[in-house]
Amino acid sequence: MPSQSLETVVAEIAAEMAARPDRGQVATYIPELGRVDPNQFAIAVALPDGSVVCAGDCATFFSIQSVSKVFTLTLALGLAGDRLWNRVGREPSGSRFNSIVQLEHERGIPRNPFINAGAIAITDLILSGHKPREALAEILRFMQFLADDDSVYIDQAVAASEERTGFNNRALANFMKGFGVIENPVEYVLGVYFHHCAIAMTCRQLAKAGTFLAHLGKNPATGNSVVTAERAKRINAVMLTCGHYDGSGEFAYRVGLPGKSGVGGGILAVVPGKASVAVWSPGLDASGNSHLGRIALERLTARMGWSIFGAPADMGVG
Ligand SMILES: NC(=O)CC[C@H](N)C(=O)O
Repeated sequence: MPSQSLETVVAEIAAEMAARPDRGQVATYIPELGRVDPNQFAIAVALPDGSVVCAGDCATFFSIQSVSKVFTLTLALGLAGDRLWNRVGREPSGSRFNSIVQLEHERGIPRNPFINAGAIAITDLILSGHKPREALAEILRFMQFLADDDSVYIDQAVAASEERTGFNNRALANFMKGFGVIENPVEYVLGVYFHHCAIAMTCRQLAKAGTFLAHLGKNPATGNSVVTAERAKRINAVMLTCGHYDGSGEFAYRVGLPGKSGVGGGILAVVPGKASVAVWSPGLDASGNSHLGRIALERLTARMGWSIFGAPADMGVG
């Protein structure tokens, strides 16, 4: 048993993070994200009874960016089942999130669904047979359903900002199209991709949205069944190995949980059987993962004994 209450631990972590001078660098390659104040921090822990323990800027909406890739993977698995793995691998890339180098050697098949190339291929799958607007509406509805909150929205300014500057993602998508891995028109696929990356949520909503991953595919509070237990296990495995790009090993080493980051500074982490956790701080480390978000999760798992690799709870030492 942890020696302190979760409420105390979460509040102390938020206070420490608010005071730290090292805040990382906000992403500027999407100009709209470059305008976000780096002095923000939030943590939310969603528990199986439906309650959420929050501290910091928990009610502030932020751009979830690549955290959305967990949910598009979930949707695409529902549509295509395990055939999905013919189009996208499930190995860590060891490369930056927007790298193109492996695609040439590997027949245009991205290493995993969480790097940009892989997520673009997944978006193509979701788009099949639909208009971009319909596919996007389905992704947004799914997020609102999981968060149990209709205020989740798409930040059009962020989407437009990335649309104007997304040359790298256009290169990835065109390269895959050349290999026949992308079926739909590249601009349709990217339109949906840029917009699902621009989904805006609060930490409280994001923690709630991840609950099914911590509880065998179901949300115990609402009774909603999202995926099978088997599928939740698989998604968690890919999050653990690939969720932080070339920082995935470091995240597993320090935090010890399946997790997915985004360049908006959000991270969703899963504590199997116990909780779904969202943290947000906009400043990033060299791999494009939230600098203070990762440190906060490291504190949380150490103090609560929540690493999946089994160390017991700290005796109250922060
Ligand atoms: N790592 C991220 O969050 C990247 C997502 C961003 N929309 C991009 O495609 O570059």
